[in-house]
Amino acid sequence: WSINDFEIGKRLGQGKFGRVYLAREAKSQYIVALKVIFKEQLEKYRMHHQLKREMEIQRNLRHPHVLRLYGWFHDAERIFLILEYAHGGELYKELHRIHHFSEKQAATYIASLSHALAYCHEKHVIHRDIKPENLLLDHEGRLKIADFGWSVQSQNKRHTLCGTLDYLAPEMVENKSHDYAVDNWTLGVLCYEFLYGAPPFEADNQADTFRRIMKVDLTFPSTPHVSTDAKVLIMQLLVKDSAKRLSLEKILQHPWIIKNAD
Ligand SMILES: CC(C)CCNC(=O)Cn1cc(-c2ccc3c(-c4nc5ccccc5[nH]4)n[nH]c3c2)cn1
Repeated sequence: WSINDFEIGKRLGQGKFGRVYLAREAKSQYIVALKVIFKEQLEKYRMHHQLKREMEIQRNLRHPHVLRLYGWFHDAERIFLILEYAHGGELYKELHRIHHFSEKQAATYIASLSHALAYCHEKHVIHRDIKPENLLLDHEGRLKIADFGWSVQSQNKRHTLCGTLDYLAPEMVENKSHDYAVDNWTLGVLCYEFLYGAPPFEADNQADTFRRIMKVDLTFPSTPHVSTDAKVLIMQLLVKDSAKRLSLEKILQHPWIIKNAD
């Protein structure tokens, strides 16, 4: 491939290493997201080897809820990643538009994430940074994890996007060694945010968020649209001891998921 094989459309996002554009492969007319990474930026941040490793990992991930990396090419100063285009855009924008998801919608997204994470863990991949900014929707509203490990920030930047602690598990915030169970904690944070419209440990500043995470200072606003089963699942995921968090398999068998997920 070369850049001449593609017609470039609107910009979809941008970040430290480059930008993402809507693009169409000229012969097949196939629509993709084309990510442009500047080599000098990579050198500057010594990210060349990490990018290569990420690309090998990503290329081998094939799952309906993990955004595809179809391939890549480069020229003198840039590396181009040919990524799956998610027609529905950012899940996060949809969440903000309607303030919170229904229990059916939230349970469907949590089930999709659990399936995708179980697949990634089976492939020994944990660093799926699953905060809302990294979640996209396809043309049918199905969830796709796009691991922006490259701090590619979408144009509608979230006020807490850079460096938000909201999604980090206690062991990560304490910078301890962490394992697969961090993703289970994050699922609890996301489930809460899908249902209430804001993450559970949100605070005015990072220090307070840090304190609330470490204390697992969890409160549920009284609202009729969230069932007790949903709160039980969230409480079984937001557990400080990572060994005691509900496993991905158990999430998929949870009464709230069985009842509500499509
Ligand atoms: C190999 C390694 C570096 C990991 C490869 N993964 C990435 O580069 C992660 N990444 C995915 C993207 C990305 C960003 C946006 C989109 C979109 C998309 N569709 C949209 C529809 C409406 C509004 C915005 C949209 N963005 N589709 N696919 C995307 C893919 C940016 N970085």
